[in-house]
Amino acid sequence: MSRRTRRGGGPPPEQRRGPVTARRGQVEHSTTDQRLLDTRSPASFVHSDPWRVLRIQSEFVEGFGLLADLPPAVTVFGSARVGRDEPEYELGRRLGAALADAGYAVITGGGPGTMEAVNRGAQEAGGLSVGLGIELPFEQDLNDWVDLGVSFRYFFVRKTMFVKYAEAFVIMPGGFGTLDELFEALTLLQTGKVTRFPVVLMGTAYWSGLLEWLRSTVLGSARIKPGDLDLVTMTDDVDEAVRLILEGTGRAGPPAAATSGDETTSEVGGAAAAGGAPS
Ligand SMILES: C/C(=C\CNc1ncnc2c1ncn2[C@@H]1O[C@H](COP(=O)(O)O)[C@@H](O)[C@H]1O)CO
Repeated sequence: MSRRTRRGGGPPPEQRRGPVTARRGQVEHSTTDQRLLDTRSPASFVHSDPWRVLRIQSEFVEGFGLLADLPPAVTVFGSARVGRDEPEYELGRRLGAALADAGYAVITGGGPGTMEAVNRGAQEAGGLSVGLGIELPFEQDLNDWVDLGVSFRYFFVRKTMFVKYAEAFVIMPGGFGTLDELFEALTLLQTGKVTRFPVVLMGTAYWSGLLEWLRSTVLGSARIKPGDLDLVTMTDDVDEAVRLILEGTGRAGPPAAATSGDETTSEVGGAAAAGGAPS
């Protein structure tokens, strides 16, 4: 406490607040805690961008905190609209089980349809079943087969988690959401933002047309380069999908022989990129 003496009186009233010294009229007569706890300010600040930045940060903190200890994982994307009685649901369930059997945790969007099928297959096979949900304008819970789940407000935070905590993607048939996730994965690979990250398309009948259009129109117009089509591999077979991931992430030796003659597998311009997990 400073004790400067004033002409004609004692020292001025003085207050230390951390590194701040306040005197005379600058002295505050309530504590920081009192100002926090004793008052209500207008709530509008929670709808401001600076406050949103804090909420976005907290989503990253929650996500990193929850997922940092995951074992090797594969993210599977696919339609929210597949019914439990559809063959695609069964395919998703078998895929989830096969990935779990191979030792992978399985990450999905935690919603219904294919996401549920894949979580269900992984959970039933004794694997770690993870769901990264998203807040939507309508009510929706994580599906019942998610054993470790977190729900996000922001799509872009959730998308970071899908990539950061997986070492491969499998893309099942789907709509706009699935296509967005597929093309984000391809863009990250194409631009070198992630490296050595297998992307496997399940369902040759569903995806062939898109790949053909990419080859004829997009590559044909030189809007991508030929090697870009090597970033993705297509199959109908869950065991093949798992093998491609194990090989592509360096967890299995290379195949003994080329896969020519396998009607269910089409390597689009080459193999899934070889390597390991993204940093
Ligand atoms: C439309 C319905 C439910 C929506 N619920 C979703 N929950 C979680 N994740 C979702 C949801 N919808 C889309 N996604 C994400 O996109 C992909 C599926 O989108 P698509 O357009 O159905 O292909 C999926 O991988 C999620 O990450 C019906 O009840």
